[in-house]
Amino acid sequence: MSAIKAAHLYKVFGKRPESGVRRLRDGATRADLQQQGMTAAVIDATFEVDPGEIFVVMGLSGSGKSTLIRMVNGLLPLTDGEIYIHDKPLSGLGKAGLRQVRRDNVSMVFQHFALLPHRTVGENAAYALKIKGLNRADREKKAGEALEMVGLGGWGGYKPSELSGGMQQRVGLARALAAGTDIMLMDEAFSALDPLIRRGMQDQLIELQQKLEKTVLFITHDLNEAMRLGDRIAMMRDGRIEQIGTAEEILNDPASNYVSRFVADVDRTRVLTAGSIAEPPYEVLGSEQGPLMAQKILREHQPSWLLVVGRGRKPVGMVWEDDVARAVREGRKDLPFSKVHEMPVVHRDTPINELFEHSAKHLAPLVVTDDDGRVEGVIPRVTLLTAATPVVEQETDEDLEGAHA
Ligand SMILES: Nc1ncnc2c1ncn2[C@@H]1O[C@H](COP(=O)(O)OP(=O)(O)OP(=O)(O)O)[C@@H](O)[C@H]1O
Repeated sequence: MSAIKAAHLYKVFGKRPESGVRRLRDGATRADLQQQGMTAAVIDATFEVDPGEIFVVMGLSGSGKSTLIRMVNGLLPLTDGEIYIHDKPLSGLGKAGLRQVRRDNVSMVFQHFALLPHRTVGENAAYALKIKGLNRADREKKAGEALEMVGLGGWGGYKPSELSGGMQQRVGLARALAAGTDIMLMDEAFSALDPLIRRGMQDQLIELQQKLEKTVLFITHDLNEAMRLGDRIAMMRDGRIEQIGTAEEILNDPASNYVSRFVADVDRTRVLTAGSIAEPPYEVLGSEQGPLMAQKILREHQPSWLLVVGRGRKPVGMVWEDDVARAVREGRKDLPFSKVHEMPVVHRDTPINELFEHSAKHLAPLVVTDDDGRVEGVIPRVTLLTAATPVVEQETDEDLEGAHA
């Protein structure tokens, strides 16, 4: 089940929006509609957001992001298509039904905080709970907990104007958290903040999301923010979604020239992860396999070292060609484990720029592991990595087994 699903969404502003949709379906462009006095704000947008995912909609000014998010929370009627919240269509809900969805399922964080200036921080955080009809004690308790979560415990009695911009946006976030909805829509929520504070807010959102497992639909025009926050990113251009994918997919395999030009300036070392540049470990030796097998693999593939894996493909370390040759010469049956050298192990999600530290410390190849600590690949020489390192297809389990045999 998806948390949010949009199917072939259209929003056309103007006199005869339905005819606008028909014309778009027949191949008309945004400019064609413009000539007839209509604006095609969103054109045939389809996407699904999984529960617990941060899904970022990224696009330049006028690309249709705000229109899209306002349709998702039912503030703006669709011209065509459908939106589902937890698989229930929004169309036909009526005003009361939509209000209920906003109360129970979807809360919103705005760019300019939208706080009530004459109410205290605590009252602002509790705002949605009042609408829900909670009594004062429960409201204060929940709002207090939410303020605590965003690092504003103790600020409940102040007025918003007494807080900095960053703190005010934390109040906005606390208000959405206090509402207790599982979906949060965030419209350019950090765009008005200074870069440093903005980064802190991004970190806090990632941390909160991991803890609370909220579904977040986040809108931004800042590609670096999109890449930092998004589990997946939808790239919008002129009302259409050009590509949906992870930051790595968009960087490595842009769907169009537009996307490719757009991502050209991104600092890849911050976005690409160990998993995306790891090479499949052909030269794998099971820790139970002896020197003769090691020699066979070395002869076939001609590497200068072998990765040794133990049970469940957990990394054990590495042996150099010389270690193997010596063991064979000495007629050993087992690989002497004193000769297995330590290898730095990194999780597949480690950003590339952090790998340089590892390699500088160890001067050894890196082993990249998955969530279960199993070997997924190796990065032979990190010091030679460049931002443009191509992606290597990962091997399947069968391939790895094959390498063992
Ligand atoms: N109520 C409206 N009536 C007519 N046109 C509209 C309306 N709202 C938005 N538009 C137009 O729809 C297009 C998409 O606007 P939208 O605000 O969704 O884009 P955006 O990507 O959110 O841009 P920004 O980042 O500047 O807010 C624009 O051309 C805009 O002028």
